[in-house]
Parts: sequence; C-alpha cells; structure tokens
Amino acid sequence: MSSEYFKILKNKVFDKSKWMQLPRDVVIGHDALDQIPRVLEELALGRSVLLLSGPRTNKAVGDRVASLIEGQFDLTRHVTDAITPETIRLVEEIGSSADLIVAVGGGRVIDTAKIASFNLDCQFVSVPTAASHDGIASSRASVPTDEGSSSLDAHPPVAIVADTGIIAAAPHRLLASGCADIISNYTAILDWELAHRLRGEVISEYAIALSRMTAEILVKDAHLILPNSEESAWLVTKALVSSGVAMSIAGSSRPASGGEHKFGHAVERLMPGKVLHGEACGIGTIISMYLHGGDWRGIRTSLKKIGAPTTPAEVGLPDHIAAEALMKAKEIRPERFTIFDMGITEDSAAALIRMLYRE
Ligand SMILES: NC(=O)C1=CN([C@@H]2O[C@H](COP(=O)(O)OP(=O)(O)OC[C@H]3O[C@@H](n4cnc5c(N)ncnc54)[C@H](OP(=O)(O)O)[C@@H]3O)[C@@H](O)[C@H]2O)C=CC1
Ligand SMILES: O=C(CO)COP(=O)(O)O
Ligand SMILES: [Zn+2]
Repeated sequence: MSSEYFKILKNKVFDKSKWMQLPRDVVIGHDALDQIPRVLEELALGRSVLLLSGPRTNKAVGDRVASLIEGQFDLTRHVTDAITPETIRLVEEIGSSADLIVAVGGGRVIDTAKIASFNLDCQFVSVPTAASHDGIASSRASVPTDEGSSSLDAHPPVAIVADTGIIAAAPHRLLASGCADIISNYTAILDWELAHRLRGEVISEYAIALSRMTAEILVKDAHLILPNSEESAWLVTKALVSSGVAMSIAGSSRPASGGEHKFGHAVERLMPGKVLHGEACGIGTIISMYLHGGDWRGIRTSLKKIGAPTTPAEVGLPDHIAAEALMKAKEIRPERFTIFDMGITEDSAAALIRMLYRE
C-alpha cells in the first residue's frame, strides 16, 4: 500500500475515491430496540455513552433506550431541538468524554450525532424512530448554512438499530416522506448522468445501480406501504439503508440528491419547518422528471399511492414560494449541476408550478 494511504489513515481524512465506510451492524425488526445492550456490548467501544434525542422522541423512545442501557453503561442524556452549528457544538461539549453517541430520533438528531461523533473522533449508533429520510445509514450529514452548502462529509453509523414497531407507530406522514426521499433517487440519478455527459463529472455505476434499484423496488411495492404496518416499516427502512449505502459507495450524496433536493433545501430555507424533507423533495421530483422528459405522471402516481404530497398546496406551500424555491435551487450548492441549471426563468418557474400541480 502506498505511503499516501497511510498518511490518509493517520490524519483521518477520508479520500472518498478510495475509502468507503459502511455500517457494521444493522438490526431491523420487531422489538429490535431490545438488542441495543447487546449491540453496544459487541461493539466494545467503551462504557461512556451519550444518548441524544429530540424533544418528541426523547419521551417516547429515548426513555426506553435509557432504561435498557443505564446500569450497564455510564449514561449522559441530551435533547437537541434543531440542527445548527451551535446545537452541534453543544453536543460536542457534552459528549467530549463519551466513547459513543447513541442517536434516537429523526433525521436532524441522527445528522447531529453523525457530525458531533465525527468531530469528537468517536462512533455513533443510529436508532431511527421514523423511516422519514435516507440519512439513517449514510456517511453524509445535511446542515443548512447561509452559503447554501448543506451536505458535509462525515461517517456512517457504526451500527443501526431500527425497531419496526416504533417506526410503524410514528405518524404515517413520516413514512411517506421517507418513501418520497427514495423516489427522488430517480431524478437525482438523471441529474448526475446529465452532469457526467455535460460536465465530465465522475459517476459511480455501482452507486447508480443500487440507488435506482432501491427506488424501483419501493415503487413496485408501493401498494404494500400502509399506515401502522410493521411490514411497511421494514420495507421502507431497508430501502433507506440501501440508499444510504449508495451514498457511501459514491462518496457523496449524488445518487440520492439532485435538483429535486436543491428545491427541497430551498423550500426549507424559505419556510423552515413547514414541510418535511422527503415531502419537499418528492414534490421537486415531479418537476425535475418533467424537465428530464421522463414519466413525471408515474412519479406522481407512486407518491400518491404511498400517501406522500404531490402539490405545494397540500403542504401549505403557496405557489409563488414554490416558484421562488425553483429559482433559488440553483444557488444551493452551485457546484452540483442539475436540470435546474438549464435555463429556468422566473416566468418559466411560475408556469411550471401552475401547470404541473394543477392538472
Ligand atoms: N444525512 C443524510 O444523508 C440525509 C439527511 N437528511 C436530513 O434529515 C432531516 C430530515 O429528517 P426528518 O426525520 O424528516 O425530520 P426531523 O428530524 O426534523 O423529524 C421530524 C419530526 O418527526 C418527529 N418524530 C420522529 N420520530 C417520531 C416518532 N416515532 N413519533 C412521533 N414523532 C416523531 C421528530 O421529533 P423530535 O422533535 O423528537 O425530533 C420531529 O419533530 C433533514 O435535516 C434532512 O436534511 C435527509 C436525508 C438524508
Ligand atoms: O437528503 C439527502 C439524500 O436523500 C442528502 O442530500 P443532500 O446532500 O442534498 O443534503
Ligand atoms: Zn433526502
């Protein structure tokens, strides 16, 4: 092995063209939460655990996880209610002597743990309480910033424990949002291939194949995705893990995030907290697929079947904000070339919103 390889190892700088990081243990199923003590013992990373959760999930699931591991591990708990540089720094302070962070919650909690553990040089375990996003297993972390850059290099969880009972009991809106996050892989891939043809951007055929296959399986099984069903929770969680692995293979979020995600990030900036991540990305996928000349009606049908919103109005987003988000999308992470960089104007953005969401 080259000396460069060792230099990379020593400095913990991950050259994503050479180095894929993947989760080690993945436990998905009924009562999976009960496996947490065993998973932590087998990881043997130390006794000091920071348990991180969100305001809602702390009571519902955080308390259960705490009761399973306290006594066996030296436990500190913290509830985080947003993902900002400040909230991440606070987690880093509280967790400065932790051997491991256990993140119990939605995407914001998991991403916070991902970044804090990466910066603290310790591992984290992902305990999703909802199948609402494909960051469950990914090595990327999404953070809104003023510059518009929203995806950071981090590391994947060392283990994932996804309890299908808990995920099935979460509001269906969250599960549908996770499905929409997966369905958006279709246009993310088209954007990546476009950037490859037009700009010579390097693509990963393996990451593309896995990402596309994940979306295809989900769409094929759309009729099985129902509220309050552990089978549905299991299907969607597996898809989210698979999509996260595609990102790890790519070394970027490219196979799962294109123009539809930039639109989603723009919506989040214009109306923070109004629309779930996957919901906004799903709505953006319809426009992106239309512009790519693909089967945008098929995308809309799949989203509807799953119970995900297909129009800005359904999520309380006024048309003019949706049009503004479409214009703003290209300012977000401008180095990521997508179909939305191909000449959208204010007039065409407004016309697209009117036409695609009124039919
Ligand atoms: N790193 C990556 O690769 C990816 C990252 N993301 C990021 O993830 C985030 C989106 O994740 P998402 O989960 O949609 O949003 P949030 O983490 O904001 O969660 C949405 C809401 O759902 C609540 N919730 C979670 N689980 C349950 C449950 N079991 N019962 C009731 N309520 C529950 C949360 O509670 P609480 O208040 O307790 O938090 C929160 O209020 C975004 O920041 C996005 O950018 C998305 C995709 C990929
Ligand atoms: O949401 C993601 C994939 O679903 C991650 O994408 P971003 O890199 O756009 O944050
Ligand atoms: Zn996403």
